[in-house]
Amino acid sequence: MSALVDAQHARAREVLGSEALAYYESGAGAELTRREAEAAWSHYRLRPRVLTDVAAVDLSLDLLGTHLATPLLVAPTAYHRLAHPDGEVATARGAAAAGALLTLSARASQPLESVAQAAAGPWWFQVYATRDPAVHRGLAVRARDAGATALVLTGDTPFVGRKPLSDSLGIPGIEDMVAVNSGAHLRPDAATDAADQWPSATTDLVAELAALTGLPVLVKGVLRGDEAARCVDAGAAGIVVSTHGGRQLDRVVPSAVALPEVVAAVGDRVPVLVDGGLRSGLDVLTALALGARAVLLGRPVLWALAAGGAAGVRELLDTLTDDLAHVMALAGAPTLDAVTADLVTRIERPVERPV
Ligand SMILES: Cc1cc2nc3c(=O)[nH]c(=O)nc-3n(C[C@H](O)[C@H](O)[C@H](O)COP(=O)(O)O)c2cc1C
Ligand SMILES: O=C(O)C(=O)c1ccccc1
Repeated sequence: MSALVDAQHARAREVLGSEALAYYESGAGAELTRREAEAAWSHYRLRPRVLTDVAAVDLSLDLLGTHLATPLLVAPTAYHRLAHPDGEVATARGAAAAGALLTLSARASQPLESVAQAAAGPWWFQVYATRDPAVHRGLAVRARDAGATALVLTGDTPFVGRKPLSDSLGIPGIEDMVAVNSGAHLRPDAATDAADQWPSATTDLVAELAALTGLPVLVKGVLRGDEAARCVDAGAAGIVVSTHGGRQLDRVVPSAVALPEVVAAVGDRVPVLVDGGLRSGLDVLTALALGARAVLLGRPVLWALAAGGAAGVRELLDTLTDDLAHVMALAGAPTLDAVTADLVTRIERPVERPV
């Protein structure tokens, strides 16, 4: 874990209320998937090149028509006003200052148009299928009109996963945040709420959202090659390999294990992105070498936001980008195109307690 991520995490633990902290940290079930995510990246080892000109490392890339200065993206996470009073607006400012793309959650705690105004850089909008299709369609069109350049349809959340460590907590202030974009209301009969998750959604929604908005639609939460191919056949313009931070189905394969299979299945057709447990430049380098075109950061951004608002988010993204450039140079890869699969190998038995 990068020292800055550690420090921001420690600061977040100090400043966040215990309920908000538990909500951010928690995973589904026994939290096996949440706990396994980080270590899974360290089961790979690097195979560096020598005597390669790495004086200038270039981290820029084109992703679905958008030019980006760094392959680090902000993952969609709900309710940023639990972390900081300036909420998603601060996250958007911090991401833009670092040249990083923001993915705004469908469950954002501020109106998407306000966040769009603050977002001086590129941003995407994450969509949940809702029981009343007018809700997700309306959000997708509003996001397109406000400047989002792609939609990310989350495919792993027909129902919200049960999180024993946070489900029973009342989170102070959350009532003010839930309805902001969707018009949803916290009601005892939430199962019938128009803006609640719609468990009957299928891959048909991919083409429908693309036709409605004219935007590329990525599918997030894919952990199998054949499922990625099914999404791409249905019109997906990109795939996000993700376990949802271990918050949906517990005991799913770690993103680090699923990524090579998904890249093998669809990597020549669409960009494959990944998130889950990425905490350092080395983790990101490993993900890129395994075929990810870009990576997303979830909890580290929430910790950075809690620790330091927009400046904290900027510092996180700048520091990890700089970290990535450093380890790319030492691995002999001066561009993202040079970060290829031969740079990593998987080891079956990592030394358990290196001395
Ligand atoms: C508090 C929290 C809220 C989240 N909310 C959303 C969400 O609204 N939509 C979504 O697609 N994913 C959501 N996610 C999942 C993230 O997009 C991402 O997949 C995950 O956090 C990545 O793992 P990491 O936290 O280890 O970086 C959420 C994750 C957390 C921790
Ligand atoms: O907490 C989450 O992980 C998440 O994705 C979510 C789903 C519905 C409402 C709020 C957050």
